[in-house]
Order: sequence, then C-alpha cells, then structure tokens
Amino acid sequence: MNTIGIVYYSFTGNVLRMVKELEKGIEEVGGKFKSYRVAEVKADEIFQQDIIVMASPANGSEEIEKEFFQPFMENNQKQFQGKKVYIFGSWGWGEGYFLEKWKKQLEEFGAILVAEPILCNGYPNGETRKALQEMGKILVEK
Ligand SMILES: Cc1cc2nc3c(=O)[nH]c(=O)nc-3n(C[C@H](O)[C@H](O)[C@H](O)COP(=O)(O)O)c2cc1C
Repeated sequence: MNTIGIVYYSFTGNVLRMVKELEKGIEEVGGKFKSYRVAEVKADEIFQQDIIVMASPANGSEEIEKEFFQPFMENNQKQFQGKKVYIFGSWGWGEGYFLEKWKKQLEEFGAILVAEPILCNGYPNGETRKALQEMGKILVEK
C-alpha cells in the first residue's frame, strides 16, 4: 500500500476541492496521505512518500502557479528522478494546456507519471469529483 504526499496550490478553492475528493478516495480504501500547501511543504518530508501528487491551477500563459509551484519544481528537479508522481489541476480561460507542459517537465526530470492527469475547468463537477475519488483509490495500489 503506497503512502501518498499531496502538494497543492489553490487561489480560489477549486483545486483544493479536487484535492479533497482525491483524499476521500484514498481514505475509502484505507490508504495514508499527507497534504501540504506548496508554500509550506518541506521537500525532505514529501519526497519520502511513495507517490507525490501535485495539483495546481493554471496561472499566467499556460503555466502552473508561479510564485510557489514553479520554484518548487526547479528546486527539487533532482529529487523527481525515478519518483512516482501524479498531477491534476484546474483552469479558467485558457486551454488547459498547462497540465501537458507540466507533464512534459516531469518526464524531463525523470519522474514516473503513474496515470493520466485529471483536468478540470473551474469548479469541479460531479463527474470530476467521482474521477478523483476513483484515482485516489487507484493511487493507493499503484
Ligand atoms: C492570478 C490568476 C491567474 C490565472 N491565470 C490563468 C491562466 O493563465 N489560464 C487559465 O486558463 N486560467 C487562469 N486562471 C484561472 C484559474 O486557473 C481557475 O479559475 C482555476 O479554477 C482556479 O483554481 P483555484 O480555485 O484552485 O485557484 C487564473 C486565476 C488567477 C486567480
């Protein structure tokens, strides 16, 4: 059973709502997780978990959140090598391409993406919530 570390940023609560659904799924199958806002996460703690889940809103021109998440990625580049990761996020008025870019960055860092990202436009609807709960269950066993 994998231990899961969740790192997220949320401006207005949409990503946080998504995180809560994933957590529900993990809990449902008896999995263990720790969640952190990216502004407060301690890298040495998070990289001890079996799977790192990261979630961000689109920010700027198809990027992940700029002030905290982008530095988190750059500062921990080496630690992603060979690490199992899962990403998801929410966007507003762009095309949601930021997740594809993020995925590419992680692949370049040598991370192992354990499943396809879940992308949500704005507030997560019932379908997205269900998909996240299911993903939470899957991640525990991945
Ligand atoms: C400062 C700021 C910048 C944003 N930049 C983008 C953007 O470049 N492209 C986009 O599609 N949405 C953008 N959005 C919209 C958010 O990504 C979208 O509302 C998302 O659902 C917010 O998630 P959150 O509630 O977890 O913060 C931006 C929102 C804010 C507040």
